[in-house]
Amino acid sequence: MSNQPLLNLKKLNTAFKIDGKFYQAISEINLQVKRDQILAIVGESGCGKSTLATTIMGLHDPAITKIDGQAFFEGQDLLKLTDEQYNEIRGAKIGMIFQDPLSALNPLKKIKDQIIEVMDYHTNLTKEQKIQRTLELLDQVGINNPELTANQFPHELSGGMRQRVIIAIAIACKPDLLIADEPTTALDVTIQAQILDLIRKIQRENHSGVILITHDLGVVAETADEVAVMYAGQIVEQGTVTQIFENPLHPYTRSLLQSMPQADSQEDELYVIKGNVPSLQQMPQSGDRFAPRIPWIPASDHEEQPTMHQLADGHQVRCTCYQNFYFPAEQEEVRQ
Ligand SMILES: Nc1ncnc2c1ncn2[C@@H]1O[C@H](COP(=O)(O)OP(=O)(O)OP(=O)(O)O)[C@@H](O)[C@H]1O
Repeated sequence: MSNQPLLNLKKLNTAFKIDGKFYQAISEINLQVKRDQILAIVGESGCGKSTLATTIMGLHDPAITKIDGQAFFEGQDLLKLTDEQYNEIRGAKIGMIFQDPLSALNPLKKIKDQIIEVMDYHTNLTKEQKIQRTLELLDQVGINNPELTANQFPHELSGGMRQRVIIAIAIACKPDLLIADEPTTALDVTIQAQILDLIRKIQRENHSGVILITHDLGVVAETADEVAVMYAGQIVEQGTVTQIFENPLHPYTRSLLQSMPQADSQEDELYVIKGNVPSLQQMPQSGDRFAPRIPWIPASDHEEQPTMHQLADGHQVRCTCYQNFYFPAEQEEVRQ
């Protein structure tokens, strides 16, 4: 098997047209996803995670979106594909699991018809083969009675069951790359763990690469191999799970970790990152984009135009501001 990355993003930018002007939602994204690897993309709401996913999936309207850079998938630049070529790849070689299983399913169609639809488009299987594969898929995603579920409508299923169906649709054609956008956000905690186990199991069985988008560092720690931390449209830090959790560098990563509840901690106060992710129109044009949320760090500690720095072990961090970063002793930003 080639050790070429499955997906290789180079200086990928996506900008949206707002009031007649384009504003960048993701900037200069360089990322690689390999087979047999789960890459987590983590960051607060509004950091650009979904925009990155939908850019890879080719789901943007060119009239209001400007995309540039390169996005090589199995050596082919996705940004150069025609709509027809994209349709061949989407659903077959790249599968997507959406956040909200209810809105991703058609309420008027039986589950089996929604799974078969993908196979109609991408395979030459006979009707019997497609029904057989549908039952196998429902079994593979852990549905106890595939025959029953196949003939049900989405509203007859629980949230966890619906998400399993979404996963069955996403993997129906054994995609090489699976993009899961907040796949467990709408589910309760025990079901979340089952769905993450399922994604991991499928990734191993199919030797696929997975991009797992989440705002939840607990999910990252449990599931991912590699982590890219996004803030305000940029990757601010990237490394293995061990590097990110044991040696977080960028102030944003450290703040995210600091705000995460610790099972073994005696403290009942959680750190809160003050302020908000800037809107696209209010994006800082120079300095570290996270600087306004750590005002106690002097401006001179930030690079004027922050760049990614690669450390000896491959761990990458944007801006040198991490070298002098500390949390103030007297935390105003705490809550009970
Ligand atoms: N079609 C669009 N037109 C204009 N702005 C958009 C569009 N889609 C997203 N944005 C903006 O781009 C930025 C990134 O949004 P995006 O949804 O990618 O973030 P996210 O990290 O995935 O957040 P969430 O988890 O809430 O989806 C936000 O400021 C958002 O308002």
